[in-house]
Amino acid sequence: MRTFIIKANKAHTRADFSLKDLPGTSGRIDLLCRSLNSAFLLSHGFRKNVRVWLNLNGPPDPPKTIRFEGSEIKPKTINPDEISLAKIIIKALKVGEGIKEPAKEYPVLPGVYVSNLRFEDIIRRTIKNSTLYYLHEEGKPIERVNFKGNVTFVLGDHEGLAREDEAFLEGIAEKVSVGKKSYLTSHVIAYVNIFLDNLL
Ligand SMILES: C[S@@+](CC[C@H](N)C(=O)[O-])C[C@H]1O[C@@H](n2cnc3c(N)ncnc32)[C@H](O)[C@@H]1O
Repeated sequence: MRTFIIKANKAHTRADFSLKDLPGTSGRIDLLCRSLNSAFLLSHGFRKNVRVWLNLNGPPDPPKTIRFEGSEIKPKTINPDEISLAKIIIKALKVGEGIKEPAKEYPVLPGVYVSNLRFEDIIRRTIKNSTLYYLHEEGKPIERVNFKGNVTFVLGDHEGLAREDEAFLEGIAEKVSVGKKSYLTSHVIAYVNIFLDNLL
């Protein structure tokens, strides 16, 4: 199982943005849509062994967390285009309005769940049965990592992770790099997927 956790610092937590201008009005939900595309889609195929956690921390009601479970998602739910993916996020945010129990996940669509889980909650749940890696420019080169079993990768958005998130990951996640340059979150996910495919 491959898991990607994306911490989005500014992504809106209510569906109050315009589909006509996602980058300018949503706190960069466009970046999350492209990340879903890279995490799940193959040419004429879908990666069922992938899970994605989107952790949204923008206004007005943070946090909201959306989990995408590849093994449960119905065919044609995840389409390549950003607008169609943004519509799923909007649906999740609508289901997520007024959640009272922070630890409970609410179904949105088959394989898609919304909750008020915090970044730290997602990490704590994940490390019970997966090795955790933090993708960062200054990490260990990915070619030198010995991947085994379930693997999880934490990524930041356009701003990267905050200092306190990095402090939280210290000691529980190994820093891994795909290169010295700073790449787009979605490109890093695509690279990691292809890299892991080639290890098999
Ligand atoms: C656009 S980058 C963030 C850049 C941001 N200015 C920063 O200082 O962190 C988005 C995310 O992609 C991942 N990333 C970008 N370049 C990477 C690299 N060369 N190796 C590993 N991860 C990378 C990191 O998780 C990063 O938080």
